[in-house]
Amino acid sequence: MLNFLLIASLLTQGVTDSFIDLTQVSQNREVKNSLTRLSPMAIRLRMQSLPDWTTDGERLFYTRTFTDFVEAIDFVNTLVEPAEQLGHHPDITISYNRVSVELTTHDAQGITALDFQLATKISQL
Ligand SMILES: C[C@H](O)[C@H](O)[C@H]1CNC2=NC(N)=NC(=O)C2=N1
Repeated sequence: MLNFLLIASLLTQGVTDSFIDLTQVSQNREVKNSLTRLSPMAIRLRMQSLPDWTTDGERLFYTRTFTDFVEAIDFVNTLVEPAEQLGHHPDITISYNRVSVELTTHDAQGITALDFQLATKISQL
């Protein structure tokens, strides 16, 4: 009886471990997918959900104009939270009351799902 319980617990542990591994694998795959360059077709399709953004195929572009420099800087400060949350950071140009945001995934040398995730969040700010 004791042997049976011992074998049963080892088998259960083995099964549990493999489930944990599978979870890890799918999470790793999710992270990897978010860092995989998107095809031109995928980018074109996704751009339909970002009407206030444009793209040259390598970067996503967004510009917003404010009343003055102070408002422009206030907006730039609101970019910090979504960027830090995603671990993904925009290139930002400030020209008096105009803020230009560019997104690309430097690690993938192109546009990935992460760029679209952050662009969507920025459009909602
Ligand atoms: C280690 C760190 O997560 C990486 O360097 C992140 C940081 N923020 C980033 N931001 C952008 N836009 N592209 C990246 O490849 C990138 N990589």
